[in-house]
Amino acid sequence: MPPAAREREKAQKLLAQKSAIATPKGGSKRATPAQTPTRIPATPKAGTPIPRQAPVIDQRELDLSALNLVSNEPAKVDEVVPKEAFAKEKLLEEVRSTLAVQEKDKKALSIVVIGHVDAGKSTLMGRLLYELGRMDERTKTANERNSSKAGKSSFSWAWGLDGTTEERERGITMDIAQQAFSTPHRAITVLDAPGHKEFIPNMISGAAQADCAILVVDAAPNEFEAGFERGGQSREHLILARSLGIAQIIIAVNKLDQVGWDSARYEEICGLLRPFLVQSGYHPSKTKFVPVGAMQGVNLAVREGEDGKMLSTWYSGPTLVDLLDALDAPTRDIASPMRIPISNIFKGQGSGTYVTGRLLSGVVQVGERVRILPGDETGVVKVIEVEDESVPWAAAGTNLTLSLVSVDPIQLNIGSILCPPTNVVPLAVSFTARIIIFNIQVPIITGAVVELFHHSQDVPASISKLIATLDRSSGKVLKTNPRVLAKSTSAEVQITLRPPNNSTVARPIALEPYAVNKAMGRILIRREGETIAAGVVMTILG
Ligand SMILES: Nc1nc2c(ncn2[C@@H]2O[C@H](COP(=O)(O)OP(=O)(O)OP(=O)(O)O)[C@@H](O)[C@H]2O)c(=O)[nH]1
Repeated sequence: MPPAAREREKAQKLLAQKSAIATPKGGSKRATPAQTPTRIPATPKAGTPIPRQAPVIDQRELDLSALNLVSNEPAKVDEVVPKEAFAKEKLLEEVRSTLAVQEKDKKALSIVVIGHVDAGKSTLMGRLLYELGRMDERTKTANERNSSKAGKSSFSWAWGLDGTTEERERGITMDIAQQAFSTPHRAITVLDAPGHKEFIPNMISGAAQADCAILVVDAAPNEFEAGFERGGQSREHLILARSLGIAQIIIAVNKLDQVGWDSARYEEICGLLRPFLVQSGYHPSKTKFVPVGAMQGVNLAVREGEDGKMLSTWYSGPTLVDLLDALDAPTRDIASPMRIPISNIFKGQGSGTYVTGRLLSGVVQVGERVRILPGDETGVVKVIEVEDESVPWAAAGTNLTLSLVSVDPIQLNIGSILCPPTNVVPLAVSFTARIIIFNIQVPIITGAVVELFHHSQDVPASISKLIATLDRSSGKVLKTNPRVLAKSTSAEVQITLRPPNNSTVARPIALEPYAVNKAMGRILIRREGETIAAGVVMTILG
């Protein structure tokens, strides 16, 4: 019998022994807006003792608030070389004052566009780029001409985002495409995620780099339902995005032209999604719905033309751009040490190797030496590019491209973490985590074979120990050493990395406890192509 089938059989047997499972009491706690964002003290000047304080947990993050993460453990702040600390302090002053001016005018944020395959995500983004003046007439005409030549004229807007030959031939997004545009009060980086189930790891990588999400759903008969049923990507993407910390979401109900701009269909879709969104941890005040027609550009920036008129007979609310313009900007954690998970690597035209990623915390500047983890290698930042412009420094929350020199490119891998050599991220092959188990059909038992996702990295792992089941409301231990974890349980577990196929030794990955750095402490667990749990890192065991 194959190991997965054996594991499934064993789990089901154990589950049948009902006494082994402590069922959590009470429903999950709903999100409440946080008043106090986590703040780790700024790096002080040399000689000043570093104040230590317990991290404050952002209760907006409902998915994880159910894990009851408030901890009295002090945040770990590594010692820094005094000279460097001084330079950093000066830089931080400059960063703060520059950001204060920039953000007065336009606040910056990143959005990931998610949803079931063919919902119209790339079309929506391509058309939006055009409406907002970020795609010129020449590019538009070229995309129309070339997509028509290839017999794919309905994808002409999507070609603005789907740039590779394979993506264009197959008519699907495979990797994350990044673009930028501005609304009157927001400077937005947009990450177009693939909708196909096969490319979920890329979708996870995109969502881990974003502050907010747009879920695009297809209003055509049966199409919305296909994305929303069990195994549908609208459903899975919503859960994944929330588990990765995304709390604000816009639901773009697309292709309403296919149903003659029927208000009843729009209301039906909103009505089906609302309870699921709440159940998945999205606060209703952070969830907005908007009817759109991506292909015709209806209700993106304006509501004009015949289709616009039909929509206006029953809808007078905001356009998509109005909603984007009102999104809350994230808090930038610039005072914590620099952390950049690498999401892509390429050879550019200039010298050096180019890496892309999101600066999760801290500040990075040109000329700075960075450590690449795992491994012993360092490199020097030669160029920082943000939205195709070269900048001297970038602050937390920025999606950037770095050119690294003085580094052997072989040492750079997707999923590696860049950090300061003086403040490195711990490496782990084993750690404890608090997790929430999704609506799984096969329960989890000790030794369960899984895939662990951390930013752009996925590695083989196992749930090596079931430490305790937890009450989802209070976080209190319900049962220690449970024999099985059933669906919707909250639990503390030990996760141990397994050796990859071609090796006998597990390779460590760089991650941090959630209490030290939230963005570095989130994990997702998948099994046989299904996401089975999400959680946060508690303790690195080694
Ligand atoms: N009728 C109609 N068709 C649309 C609309 N928006 C998109 N489409 C069509 O839907 C198909 C899929 O569009 P894409 O933009 O590639 O969908 P996607 O969600 O990006 O696809 P993946 O990234 O591969 O999941 C294309 O044929 C589009 O022309 C719309 O508003 N109305």
